[in-house]
Amino acid sequence: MTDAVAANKPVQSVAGAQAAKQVQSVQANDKPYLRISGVLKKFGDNVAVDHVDLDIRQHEIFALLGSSGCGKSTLLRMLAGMDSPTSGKIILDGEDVIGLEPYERPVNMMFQSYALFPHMTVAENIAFGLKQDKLPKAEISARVDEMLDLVQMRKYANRKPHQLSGGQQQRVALARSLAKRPKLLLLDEPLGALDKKLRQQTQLELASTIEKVGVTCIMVTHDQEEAMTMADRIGIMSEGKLLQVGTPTEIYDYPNCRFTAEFIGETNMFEGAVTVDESDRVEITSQELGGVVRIDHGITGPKGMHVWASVRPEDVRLDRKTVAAGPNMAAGVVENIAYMGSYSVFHIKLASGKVVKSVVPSSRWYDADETAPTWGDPVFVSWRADAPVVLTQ
Ligand SMILES: Nc1ncnc2c1ncn2[C@@H]1O[C@H](COP(=O)(O)OP(=O)(O)OP(=O)(O)O)[C@@H](O)[C@H]1O
Repeated sequence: MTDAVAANKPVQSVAGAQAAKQVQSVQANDKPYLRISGVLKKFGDNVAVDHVDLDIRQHEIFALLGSSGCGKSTLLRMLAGMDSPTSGKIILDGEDVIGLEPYERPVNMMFQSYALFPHMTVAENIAFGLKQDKLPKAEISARVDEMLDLVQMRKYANRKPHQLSGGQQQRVALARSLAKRPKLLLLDEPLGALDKKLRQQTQLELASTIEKVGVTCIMVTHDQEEAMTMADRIGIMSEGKLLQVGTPTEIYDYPNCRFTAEFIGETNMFEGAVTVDESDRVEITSQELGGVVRIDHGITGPKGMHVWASVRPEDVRLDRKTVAAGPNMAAGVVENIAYMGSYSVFHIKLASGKVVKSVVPSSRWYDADETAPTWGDPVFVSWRADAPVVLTQ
């Protein structure tokens, strides 16, 4: 793993590195298309959305990701005008939309249930909003045709929703949401009604359709794979707060807190205290590891600081032979192995009782002069000094 943060700023404080990793706003020269500032939503005493600031670029696909109840749907509903913020501002393309009714906003929302009208054909469903807006007949017909082509549903134009597969219904719902040419498309768990296999196939198709139209899009999902596959940037929410915003790579490689590190993918977290703070390295002594985590990518933290080092399982190397004693290594015993075909997840129990996960490609043992370890075998785990990310919260 290369450390872009370190490459840009050779030495910085742990807290400073976190700030750099927190790409909360668009670049200075990139005018935000949607600006959400200080948005708070309370239901009685319950804070559902807690002072969220977020800038979205035009044409961007942005995913709000978080576990159930974190406030992502409430934020989406406020953008759609279905809920009003307790305080804060929402500016879309220069216009303050707070106070506008949902139908007055240049915003369209597609729900997980798709909410297609069962008694209407595909074409009638797509035309519905255009008819309500009293567009001329020729214009409606042209837009319906355009949308049918966009989602490749022309030959199903006269079918009713119950005569369509789940994936086809999703495409009609998307076509209906796009027909009015909204400035902002909101997707609430867009693929939640599809089974896992179809979901995976549809993710790229949906993202490419949205990109083709060029509509700015915010989607809500609790499925991290969906967010990583479809979105240009992701916002991680927890308990109403937006914890981190960044590209999928930034979020995965440089989480800014334990919640994000553990929420996105899997990680090994070693709690400890900073014991060495030199210009070229920081060392964290961790009882859980039974040793020292060394980080050599230009981060500095004051001695004694209580921190966590996050090491992704794919960065943890597994060896049967003795590894030279030093930082970033520990001896343990194989407690469990999950064989996944092309790779295996090894669970290694250290002397402290801490279990470390190591993802090992099956090819790892092909050429090696050591065979794959099995349950109960003594092994060594180790990682490079550029692998750990230091977290202060
Ligand atoms: N109309 C409401 N009245 C009172 N509390 C509400 C209302 N809507 C949402 N909440 C509360 O606000 C918090 C955030 O809910 P929200 O639906 O935004 O979460 P979410 O992240 O979308 O969850 P899920 O993934 O389960 O839909 C929750 O604690 C929820 O109970």
